[in-house]
Amino acid sequence: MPLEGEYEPSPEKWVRDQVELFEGSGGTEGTTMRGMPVIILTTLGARSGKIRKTPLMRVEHDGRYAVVASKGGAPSHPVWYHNLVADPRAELQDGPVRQDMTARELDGAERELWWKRAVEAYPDYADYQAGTDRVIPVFVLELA
Ligand SMILES: C[C@H](OP(=O)(O)OC[C@@H](O)[C@@H](O)[C@@H](O)Cn1c2nc(=O)[nH]c(=O)c-2cc2ccc(O)cc21)C(=O)N[C@@H](CCC(=O)N[C@@H](CCC(=O)O)C(=O)O)C(=O)O
Repeated sequence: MPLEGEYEPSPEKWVRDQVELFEGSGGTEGTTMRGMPVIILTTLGARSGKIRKTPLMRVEHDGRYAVVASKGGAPSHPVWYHNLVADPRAELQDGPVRQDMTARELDGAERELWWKRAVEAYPDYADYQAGTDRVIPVFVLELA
């Protein structure tokens, strides 16, 4: 069941522009960053209840996805992390395909497995983690 609410674009122009290009092209443009694949994660704002859309690096394995709350290695989690913690329902758009998903934050061995897959997909994640004491959260997204 798709999430319902009023869409509130990101305050970051480069982010909302990528969402606009990605969705406006039906998932055929704006689907990469520096040549590496990107997905769009839709969450519900934990306070506003608004629809939030967040481009993230694509981490996929056997039809399952992970999303990494790296925020470039910043000392604090991205705000969308708190949205997923408050309400794990999400939508994931990978190219033209949009799926309703449920997010589950990982820890222990399962997180290590998906962290390895994430770094394979986007090596900069390793540098982000090396640069912060914050443990960068990883969620697996499973079909709702
Ligand atoms: C700027 C801020 O964004 P954020 O949710 O902190 O997310 C920061 C970034 O992670 C986000 O911009 C990502 O899209 C950046 N980003 C990646 N960010 C990552 O963390 N990981 C990635 O792999 C990643 C890849 C990526 C690829 C392309 C691209 O264009 C951007 C990419 C934001 O949108 N703030 C809003 C609020 C958003 C929000 O959800 N508010 C909640 C409140 C939640 C609360 O306060 O508890 C609500 O509406 O209720 C605002 O200030 O108005």
